[in-house]
Amino acid sequence: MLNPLRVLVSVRTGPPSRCCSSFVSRMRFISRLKEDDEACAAALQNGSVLLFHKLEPLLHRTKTGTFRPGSQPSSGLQSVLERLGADRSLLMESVLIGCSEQNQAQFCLDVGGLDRVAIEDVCRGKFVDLRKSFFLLTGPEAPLVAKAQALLRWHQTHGFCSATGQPTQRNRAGSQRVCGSSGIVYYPQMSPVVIVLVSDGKRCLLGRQSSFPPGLYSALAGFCDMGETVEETLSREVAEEVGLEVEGVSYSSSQHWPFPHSSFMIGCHASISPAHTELTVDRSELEDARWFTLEEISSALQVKTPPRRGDPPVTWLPPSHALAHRLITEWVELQRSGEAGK
Ligand SMILES: NC(=O)C1=CN([C@@H]2O[C@H](COP(=O)(O)OP(=O)(O)OC[C@H]3O[C@@H](n4cnc5c(N)ncnc54)[C@H](OP(=O)(O)O)[C@@H]3O)[C@@H](O)[C@H]2O)C=CC1
Ligand SMILES: [Mg+2]
Repeated sequence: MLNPLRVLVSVRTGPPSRCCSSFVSRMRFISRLKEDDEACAAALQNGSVLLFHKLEPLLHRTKTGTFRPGSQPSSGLQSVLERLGADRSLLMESVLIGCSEQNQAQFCLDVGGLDRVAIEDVCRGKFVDLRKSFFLLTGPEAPLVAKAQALLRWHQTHGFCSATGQPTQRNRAGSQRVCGSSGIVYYPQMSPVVIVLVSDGKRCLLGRQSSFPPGLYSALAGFCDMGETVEETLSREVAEEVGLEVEGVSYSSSQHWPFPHSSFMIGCHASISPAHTELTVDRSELEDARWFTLEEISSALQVKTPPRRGDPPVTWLPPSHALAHRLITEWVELQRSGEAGK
């Protein structure tokens, strides 16, 4: 006779049920894995793992020359890691990051303690700096890689309770850490940042920090201060950085951004009166800020790869995964539809 408890366990650890839409069942599957260590360990056995080395993702070059994250089936990974000298428990340090369309749980793991070149050889890939990866990954995987890196970084820097100084322990999914002494539960954190594309109706405003690569301009951005609304942060940052007062504000979209640590970017458009466009740039924050015409932005959007040293100076814009890029292309579309309507 079937043991009812075993049936229950197999239902709870098995693949997502087919009773709801595939999106709903995937979300419920992930939620269950965060709560149930046993189910999560089982999902890891049949899942896939994105490898990182000291927070740099492993990328594969495809036959067509594009790049994909170096995702490894966990079934074969255990023996690969052990062959390279890893402890048996290393794979269990994997952190849950999602679930594929094929209902396979996805994890990430930093193998920074192992020989970098040996792993690259065995896994036929290269560990690449995250910022560079953002230019190489053209598919929808870039946000997943960013999320994975942010979670790995969070675990690496939250090993101790900030109240007691005692070690914290993670759950199997890696969605939280708990201090055994105080019971304080720590969750991965993001810092809210407002990013805004300011327009005077005909031109848009972009700035650059001295730390940006030469020629790169982006929308204005700033961290939210404690207690601020999105609108308050936006108005304050624009006032501080370029000395302007915004009028209308509209929300566009948001994204997680792994730099400098983990930011939650809230993207907005803002308008200012064409009568008050004179900039007073705070040089301690920005190296430069200026107004760009539609023509200038259109040609900057044509620059697909960052210029190399020795190339003639050129204005270029953040990569397509960046929210700044999205705000700029939305503005371009709006300008073009306005021109077409005349
Ligand atoms: N995805 C995208 O399209 C874009 C993303 N960004 C991201 O937006 C972020 C914010 O833009 P930025 O113009 O630099 O912001 P700010 O204009 O707010 O200036 C950054 C400064 O704010 C201070 N600060 C306040 N709170 C924090 C915090 N929680 N974390 C770190 N620094 C904080 C620091 O000052 P101090 O060092 O003096 O303490 C820091 O140097 C950047 O990290 C950048 O990666 C920017 C543009 C485009
Ligand atoms: Mg700023």
